[in-house]
Amino acid sequence: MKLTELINVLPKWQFNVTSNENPEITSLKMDSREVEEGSLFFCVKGYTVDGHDYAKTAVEKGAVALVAEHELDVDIPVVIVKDTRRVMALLANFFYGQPTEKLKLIGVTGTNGKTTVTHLLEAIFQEKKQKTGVIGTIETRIGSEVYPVQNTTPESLALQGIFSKMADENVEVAAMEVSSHALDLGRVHGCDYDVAVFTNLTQDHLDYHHTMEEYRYAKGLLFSQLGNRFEETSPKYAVLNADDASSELYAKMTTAFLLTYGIHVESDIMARNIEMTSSGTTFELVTPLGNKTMHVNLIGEFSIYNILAAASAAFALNVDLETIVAALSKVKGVDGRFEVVNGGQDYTVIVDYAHTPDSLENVLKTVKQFAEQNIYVIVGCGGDRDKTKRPIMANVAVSYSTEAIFTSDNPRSEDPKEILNDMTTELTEENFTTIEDRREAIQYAINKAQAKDVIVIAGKGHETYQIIGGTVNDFDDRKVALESIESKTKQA
Ligand SMILES: CC(=O)N[C@H]1[C@@H](OP(=O)(O)OP(=O)(O)OC[C@H]2O[C@@H](n3ccc(=O)[nH]c3=O)[C@H](O)[C@@H]2O)O[C@H](CO)[C@@H](O)[C@@H]1O[C@H](C)C(=O)N[C@@H](C)C(=O)N[C@H](CCC(=O)O)C(=O)O
Ligand SMILES: Nc1ncnc2c1ncn2[C@@H]1O[C@H](COP(=O)(O)OP(=O)(O)OP(=O)(O)O)[C@@H](O)[C@H]1O
Ligand SMILES: N[C@H](CCC[C@H](N)C(=O)O)C(=O)O
Ligand SMILES: [Mg+2]
Repeated sequence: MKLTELINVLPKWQFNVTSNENPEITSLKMDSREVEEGSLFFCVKGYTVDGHDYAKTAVEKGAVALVAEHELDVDIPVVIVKDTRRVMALLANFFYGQPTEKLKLIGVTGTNGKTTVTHLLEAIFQEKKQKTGVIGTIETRIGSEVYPVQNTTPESLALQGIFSKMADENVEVAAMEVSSHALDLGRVHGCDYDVAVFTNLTQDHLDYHHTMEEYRYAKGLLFSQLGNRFEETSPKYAVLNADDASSELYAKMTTAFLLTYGIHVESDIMARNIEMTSSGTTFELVTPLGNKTMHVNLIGEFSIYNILAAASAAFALNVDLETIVAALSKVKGVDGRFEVVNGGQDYTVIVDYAHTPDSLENVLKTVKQFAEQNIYVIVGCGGDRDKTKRPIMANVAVSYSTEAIFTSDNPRSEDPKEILNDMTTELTEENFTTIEDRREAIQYAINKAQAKDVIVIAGKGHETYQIIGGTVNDFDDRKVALESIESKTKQA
């Protein structure tokens, strides 16, 4: 594609080009290390470095044009714009042939439950024998092919590349997690969503968004970008959790049709007569088109919200109730979410991805509901992330457990001792132990556990690494737990 063909997608007054040359653009890049002959390189001002400083390197590596926020001393055309990230997302969408218009796209946002809901949606559409795509925290999936991810919601260039691959491979429905960072940084500009789902909003990421108001607003951008409900061929739907107060704002921020779900507040789609055991939940799924009693293998009220969110999004896309119920009834669970580690022991070990105060509380509440003996929770807080959630998470941990074992999550660039200090200094309860080394913390709890006790290892779920300083070490809570269980059994 020629440079002019690409940039003429933008209104004329939104850019200036420093030369009349019109090179052929064969790829779009935002990282100089990935630039190749024929690339258009986007100079992005980051949080760590300024991409404009890599313009010369990009040229040396074969870039034929640049998009930048100011003039640069180079011999190739520079397209000068106000906001490189925003322009990058719009141009990526055009360069890749507007791929999201070729498939049904469901965006899921909210503090907790995004990964779970996208995986439930995948199960529903696979039950319908449709080819699916999933983009999120654990990985990207196109049909049965799996691709690694760096961010929950990739940067626009990567994202539109994935959608283009999905469209080429005839994916009919894609479900993606849309993080508040992605919305704020314009990673999803240009995506044509058919359905936007809101799970819930509780405290997280205040390091980035500073206040809950800003965080709430960022999530709302998904609903305002959803498009118009009067588009007759493909109406748009905002699926909102009626039990979460933030839904009121999102209802105002969209012109799409609203579909609400909930357990407590009267809503379009509801779960009634919920009966939970330690292994599953039975309830009546109430919809405007009829009701159906269903059983799922998931437990905890939070899981029922995730089921309702997925069922509602599928319902909006005209999936019949039988298919929704059949698919959701078969789901065993999602990798690293309330995952039971079974080494034949007589106590229960659960690995869960709870890394926010609300998710930790939900999981521990659910465990407490069924626990017959002691509850041990092993938890830490990520470094270079919201510091204000640390004491709150620690407080939740001691409140719902017999003993909390505070340890390291991914300390990243922070001193693990300081993180533990932030978690524990204000604690008034004394039922906790601090063991910085995560493996030792897990071993400690497993060695202590007696018959019928429950151990919850929270925060890292599916993660197979631990980031300490700049080093990424192999670490998988499930493997470490299993090793400790087996070694305890051998010693007995
Ligand atoms: C705060 C944030 O979102 N940071 C993202 C951002 O990093 P950054 O601003 O530090 O980038 P930078 O290193 O300063 O680089 C600036 C520019 O220079 C370029 N560069 C850099 C070096 C070089 O040699 N050459 C070069 O061209 C970079 O490619 C980039 O274009 O741009 C990077 C490249 O796309 C992202 O990977 C990175 O995500 C980091 C890893 C991150 O941790 N993000 C988190 C906060 C995040 O986005 N989380 C949400 C999910 C959270 C949730 O829901 O719980 C997510 O969607 O993942
Ligand atoms: N609907 C929910 N409400 C509250 N907590 C939940 C909900 N669903 C899941 N959780 C808890 O949050 C954890 C993370 O769930 P999940 O991975 O689905 O969320 P996420 O929104 O994708 O998280 P992330 O922001 O890290 O991508 C789970 O392990 C569980 O502890
Ligand atoms: N998407 C979240 C994941 C946090 C997972 C936790 N294990 C941590 O490292 O803090 C984040 O990047 O904030
Ligand atoms: Mg996720």
